[in-house]
Amino acid sequence: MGDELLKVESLRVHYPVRSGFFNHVTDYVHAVDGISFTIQKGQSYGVIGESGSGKSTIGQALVGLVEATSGTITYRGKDVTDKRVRRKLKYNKDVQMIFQDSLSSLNPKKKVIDIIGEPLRNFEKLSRKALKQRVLELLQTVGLDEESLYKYPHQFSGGQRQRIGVARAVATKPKLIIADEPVSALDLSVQAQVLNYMKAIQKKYGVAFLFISHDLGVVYHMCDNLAIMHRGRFVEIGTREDIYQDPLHIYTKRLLAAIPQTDVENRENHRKKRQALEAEYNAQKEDYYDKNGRVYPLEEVTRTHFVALRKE
Ligand SMILES: Nc1ncnc2c1ncn2[C@@H]1O[C@H](COP(=O)(O)OP(=O)(O)OP(=O)(O)O)[C@@H](O)[C@H]1O
Repeated sequence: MGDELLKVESLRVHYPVRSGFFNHVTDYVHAVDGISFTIQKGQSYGVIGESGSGKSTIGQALVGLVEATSGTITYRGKDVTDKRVRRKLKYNKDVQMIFQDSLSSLNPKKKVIDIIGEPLRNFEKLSRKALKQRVLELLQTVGLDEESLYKYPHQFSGGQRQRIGVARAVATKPKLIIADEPVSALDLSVQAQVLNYMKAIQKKYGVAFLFISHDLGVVYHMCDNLAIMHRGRFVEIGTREDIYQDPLHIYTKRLLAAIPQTDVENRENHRKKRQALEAEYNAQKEDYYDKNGRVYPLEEVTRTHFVALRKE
């Protein structure tokens, strides 16, 4: 098992689609359709894909917000798809989530001391004084001061609120934080700042991260390993170098080409490159999807790099 923290095998989440007068199940959305990956202790893993590819559903299945249709999620050697096992392992303490929308994920009626203090109260017995001290330390780790303790979420900027979300997620000293589009709602300059705090937290607490994002640019500095998700499946898996230096699947190349360019001189070249990629994608669809429109199974290219392409 080595330093393995969480292992996902052949995970499927199919949502029923109901219709008609009797509201019968008439079909299923294959939101997650047979994916496998492993997160090592203290590692950062990225799942990247466009809207609707199924990435949020993975995060929700990992914390039990949606039920897996099939497959296993193994944490410390135990299958945590079973609620009772999760409880026994204190999985809900060890695995925390950060959401995109901090305004709705932080209780607007509570002060920061109570928002961050809540998970501490649930999992640890601390005196009021010790609790305040712990919340203060956590706030300082994300660059916020003592004055923040007694303010409400709406009294902060979006970036500050997201930092409060990070402090709350790390309060229980989790082993894994699932960050679902944690900076998508923020301005570019603020994104970098929040990501830097996350990196600092990872270093300080040795916590592993699962980053879920639609933007390969955002996760570049954050992830050791990445999975590119499309139509409920992984189309490419690799290390940061594999994915950014040697992308093999056209969908990965398209995501890379979608990273906003700050270099004005290069913009025209970049536009042409994107056009060429779109033409290639449209002309060679059968290289990427089988006759039912499903992504092919992953094949090994190197020990770390896997891609889903039609076999010759
Ligand atoms: N509760 C649900 N019932 C039915 N279908 C759902 C449900 N939740 C998600 N879906 C569908 O499952 C697919 C994957 O959704 P998911 O939210 O996981 O994708 P995503 O990649 O995270 O996209 P986004 O970034 O837009 O949230 C989509 O087609 C979505 O419409």
